[in-house]
Amino acid sequence: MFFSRKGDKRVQTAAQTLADYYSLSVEETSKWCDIDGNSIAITLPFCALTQHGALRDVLTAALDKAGHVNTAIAINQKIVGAKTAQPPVTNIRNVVAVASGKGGVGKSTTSLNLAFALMQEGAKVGILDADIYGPSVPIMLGNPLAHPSTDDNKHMKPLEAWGMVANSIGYLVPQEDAAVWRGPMASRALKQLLDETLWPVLDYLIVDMPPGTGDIQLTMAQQVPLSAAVVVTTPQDLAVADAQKGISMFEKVNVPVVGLIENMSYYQCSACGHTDYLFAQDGGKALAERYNLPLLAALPLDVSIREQADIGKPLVVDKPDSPLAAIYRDAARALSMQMGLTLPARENESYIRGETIGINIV
Ligand SMILES: Nc1ncnc2c1ncn2[C@@H]1O[C@H](COP(=O)(O)OP(=O)(O)OP(=O)(O)O)[C@@H](O)[C@H]1O
Repeated sequence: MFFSRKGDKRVQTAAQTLADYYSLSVEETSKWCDIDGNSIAITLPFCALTQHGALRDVLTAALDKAGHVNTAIAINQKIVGAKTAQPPVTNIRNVVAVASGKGGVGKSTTSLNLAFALMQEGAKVGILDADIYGPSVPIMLGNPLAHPSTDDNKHMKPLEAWGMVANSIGYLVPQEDAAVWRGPMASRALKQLLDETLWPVLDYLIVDMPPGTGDIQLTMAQQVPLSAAVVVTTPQDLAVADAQKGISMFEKVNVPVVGLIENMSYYQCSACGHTDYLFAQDGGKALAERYNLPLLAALPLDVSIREQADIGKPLVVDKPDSPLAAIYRDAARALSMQMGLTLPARENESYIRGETIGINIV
């Protein structure tokens, strides 16, 4: 049992240390701290599992310095669902759209690596591929011939790959069929995939949206209880202009854009180390500054990102210790933090039904 003791000197030291660590106010971080006997209990409102060790060291040093030696520290994280205009989807705390104005900027690759990075940071994550024009998630997950199974002919069990649950239009219909769907059919398909899949309890369901900012994308964004959106762009003027349209589209339907990701930002020659800016420089960064949005990541054009997608095992899964995977995890933590700190939370969790409706992933 925890006793709230905000006046406790150990809590004050912990809150101040967290505030310094994350560049936040003490008012914010003291909400995360509690005390139980001789133990400080910290509950982060975002996922940052890979930082818990470093955070514990910093807290221990600060508490020791303040004379509170041997204070035990428990670090937990609790992701809440953000309020949405539409009712939530059963078992899903946050549906997050990953969108791009322009096609081919690496939206699907980024969606998947970001989803796995969130998972590595301790969140429960699923992926929904809503890209009717080119559903690439099945190939990138290495199970292009799979189909979701059903026990009652009404609900689908999501596929599982590398510990992630997924569903995709690509698992259900041949690509040539879906590609000619008009707006109402496409958005109905997305709604069905969302509502008729037996999702386990998820902190985040990442939705890989179709590229573009037309009626189809607008209707999709309107019909789904999106907590937030992330926009992917390359630095190129053309892509940035389309990304800007994407931001405006989400603004129109009151979905908060919580960050931009600049993909293919630069290319570093593996032989000589020289850096080239094939798609111009800093276009995404400038757009983020213009809209006062966090730039969650600037990812290089790198052959291993493409190769890993092609062999069906995303880079973050296959090479978790690589510097590139670390960039995706930085983006995942920044996204989760931005959502946890800036979006108003839903009042209750009655939509979380747990294992009664399907499988539970750890
Ligand atoms: N950072 C990167 N470095 C190297 N290759 C990349 C990178 N990001 C994506 N790619 C490659 O670029 C191609 C397009 O990527 P992807 O399919 O993710 O783009 P998309 O924006 O989702 O496309 P679409 O508009 O067709 O949905 C793929 O071959 C992918 O492997």
